[in-house]
Amino acid sequence: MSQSSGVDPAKLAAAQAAVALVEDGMKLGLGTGSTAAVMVRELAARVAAEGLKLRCAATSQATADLATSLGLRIESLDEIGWLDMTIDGADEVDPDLHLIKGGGAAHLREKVVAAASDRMVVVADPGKVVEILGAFPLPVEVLAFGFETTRKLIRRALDELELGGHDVMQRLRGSDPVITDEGNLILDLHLGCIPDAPALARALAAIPGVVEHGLFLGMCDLAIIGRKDGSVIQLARDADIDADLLANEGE
Ligand SMILES: O=C(CO)[C@H](O)[C@H](O)COP(=O)(O)O
Repeated sequence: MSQSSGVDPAKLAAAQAAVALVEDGMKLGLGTGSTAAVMVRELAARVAAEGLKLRCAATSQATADLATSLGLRIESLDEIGWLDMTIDGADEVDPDLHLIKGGGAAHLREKVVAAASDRMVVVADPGKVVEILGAFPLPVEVLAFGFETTRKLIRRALDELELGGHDVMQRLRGSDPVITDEGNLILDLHLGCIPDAPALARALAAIPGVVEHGLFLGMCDLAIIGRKDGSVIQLARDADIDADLLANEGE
């Protein structure tokens, strides 16, 4: 049975539109986060109702646990090999469908899974649509080994890109460090605005202690933006973004 009461209607609308793209026999990547969780529930409801035969890989342990609890069988990415489509959430989506991801500390596995997919579909609400990336702190997964050295190297890279002076904060849950599914730590880069995302992505990727950053550039093929009234807007790469969406429709 489909979810309804208590579920954010914008997330539900986006999730339902994304799940409508799923076809019998598909190999799917399942994203992480609250919107992706709504999608997983919708997917499980469709599988139960229609008996779809799917093969699914999860982008986090949390998603694997949720999917399994709903009766979906999760396999490893390597068992499946290549995916037809990954459906995931995002923290920010810009007009070129470049993304910031990693608010749930899962962007490493999310990027590996999206990169192994023919198509990446993002499900989000209008609050995620931005003109320029960076208001959401950029998550960077780093090794615990040499953590402070890596933080210094990140600060140096930011200085070189004229993004210096911003907070580079370790993500904590309470007073404990957040540890990712891969056993690493997270630094959140509070940049406010990222004028040149490809340059920042290159600079971060060149730092040895950086495992993966949350900039997803040129990976998303379709963003499905749900609205509170249950309607959706589908944004394909290179399509214009509605000015109303950028104003977040007062949401
Ligand atoms: O990147 C992610 C997890 O690492 C999530 O997809 C992102 O944080 C969006 O989550 P939500 O749908 O809860 O806002």
